[in-house]
Amino acid sequence: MAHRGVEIAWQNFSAVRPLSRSEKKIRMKSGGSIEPVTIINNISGIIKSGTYTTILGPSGSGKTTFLNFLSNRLHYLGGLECTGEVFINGHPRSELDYNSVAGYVMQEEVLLEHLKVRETLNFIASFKLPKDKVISRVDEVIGQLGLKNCEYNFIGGYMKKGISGGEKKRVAIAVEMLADPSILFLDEPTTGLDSFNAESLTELMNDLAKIGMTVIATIHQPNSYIFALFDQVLLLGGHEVIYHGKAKRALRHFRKLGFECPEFSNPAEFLLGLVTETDDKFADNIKVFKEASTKDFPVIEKKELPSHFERKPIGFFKEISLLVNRSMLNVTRNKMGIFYKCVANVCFLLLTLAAYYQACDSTSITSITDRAGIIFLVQVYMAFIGVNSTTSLSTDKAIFIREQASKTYSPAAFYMSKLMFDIPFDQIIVFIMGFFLYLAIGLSLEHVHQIFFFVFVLLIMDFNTRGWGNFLLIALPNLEASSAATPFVLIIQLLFAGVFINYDSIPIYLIWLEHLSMFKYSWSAAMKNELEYWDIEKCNKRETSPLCDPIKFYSITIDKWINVLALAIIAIGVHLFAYLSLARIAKNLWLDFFKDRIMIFIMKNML
Ligand SMILES: Nc1ncnc2c1ncn2[C@@H]1O[C@H](COP(=O)(O)OP(=O)(O)OP(=O)(O)O)[C@@H](O)[C@H]1O
Repeated sequence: MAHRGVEIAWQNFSAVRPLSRSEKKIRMKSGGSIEPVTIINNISGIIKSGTYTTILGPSGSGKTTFLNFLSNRLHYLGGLECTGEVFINGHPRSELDYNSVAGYVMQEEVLLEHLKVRETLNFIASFKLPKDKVISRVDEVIGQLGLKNCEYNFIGGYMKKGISGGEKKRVAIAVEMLADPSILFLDEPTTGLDSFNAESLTELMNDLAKIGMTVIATIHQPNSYIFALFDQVLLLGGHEVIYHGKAKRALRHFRKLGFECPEFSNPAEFLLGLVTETDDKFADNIKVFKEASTKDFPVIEKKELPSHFERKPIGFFKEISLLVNRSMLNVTRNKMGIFYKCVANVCFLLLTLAAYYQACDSTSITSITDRAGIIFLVQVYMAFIGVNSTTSLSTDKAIFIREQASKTYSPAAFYMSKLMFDIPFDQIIVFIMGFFLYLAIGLSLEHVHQIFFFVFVLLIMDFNTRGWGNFLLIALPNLEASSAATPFVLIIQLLFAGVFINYDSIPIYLIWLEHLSMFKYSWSAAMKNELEYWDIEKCNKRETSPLCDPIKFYSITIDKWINVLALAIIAIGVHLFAYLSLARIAKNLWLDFFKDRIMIFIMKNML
């Protein structure tokens, strides 16, 4: 493809981390400086097209920060104050749609473990390319990345053995290569790989540079052989660029300054040793290195802007269908996951039957509390199934974030695909379980519609809990945070369902929690349904118990359909919030794109 020859330059890049109030207090107490922490101080430079540049530096020297700045992943620089400009072929970066020119390979590959290598690439290519180009482009990338041997192997992960770590890294690069970027950024691509895979990946990056791409990667502790494969090295130390040039000339440069690399030692370790603060001489040495490194501002020549990848929109419904197909393949192949789900449900079914088989004789007053209890228990169990199923969304969210960087599909299509695939998948289980339990426990069957209503409430419950699960997983930063919040949200709703505390006993200032409790509506609706044909008069003649009027006893006076309506409104509201949280993530990622578009518009039309 044609987009090659991209030169990237940066001017006066600085990154500082302001101190938080508590940090300032601690430092003031210990007599330390309360000035912001400098991570990178005013660096400028240029990387020529068709080169492979490795950013080296000790841990914390700002390699990733610099890479994020160059690759425009500004949301990762959130806690830092950054200044500086980036030029592409001599033009300010804002003049072009940068995401269509550059690809970014994250340190951790986020791929679906039950898809095969070729399928993974096919799906992504199908979002971006016209139908007739998908196969040929995937073939081309598979060839280029040396993935021919494993193209029909599963990606694999915790649940399933799949391709090797090196192959996984190649697939992550292949995913970015599908849009044929002119610049490729890689964050520590060799981390976690054995030396053979790390070396062959470095060779691959050299090959990509040879075909004209500008490849920039941060690397942690390369071995001597890998170092020998480096084309350009940019060494960070003392907040500045200490060396930027041919890797081969690096040792000669430092030798001239009086720092000889000992024989048989790893050059990369020698260079890192020079810029790592270990003794009193460090400050003096760094001063010497800074003076010796070129201070002249690089000449940025204006060249033609690179042509960028034109994504042909495939349409909202096609996006949904591709996303649903992808989820379907990934989920249905997870045989172990499905097996555990089935075992858990069958166990629950059997235990409930053992404890409650035909326990609810619908004519006896003593069964009222049993019925209240079992209906509640079944609904709570279904709620946990719903919330628990959403944990798979945490991987999907990571994939969504990666794919949004290149605007692969719309957030609405993603969320719709989740609703259209995941929910029906669970609802089949809920439907079957609800039906069996109802019959086996012996709940009221005065009229056949009662059983269907009961199951219908369970299905809406499942939709509701899915919404809560999705919302918490998307809105909170990670799985740990959402796993901590989910039980809390469920327990609060359980507490105010009217089962543990009667509605009339809830303090006035907590009434709003009662109105938000999905269990309140689901339980009230199912109880109303259950007691619809309960004869109070007949009971009063037999007994003198307040349970003879269970509706009054449990304060469940609202009509069952109104309860269903309230349940549905909460469900829609929670799903809406979940979607908005997703759109917010995408908007943050797209913000740079729109900002760039506005800048282009202003520059073209007003300046
Ligand atoms: N968004 C951020 N908010 C606050 N501090 C940050 C942020 N990003 C980076 N830093 C800080 O900047 C410094 C440099 O971080 P960076 O990740 O760029 O280093 P690195 O050279 O890539 O390190 P490593 O090799 O260990 O990954 C660190 O002290 C880090 O805590």
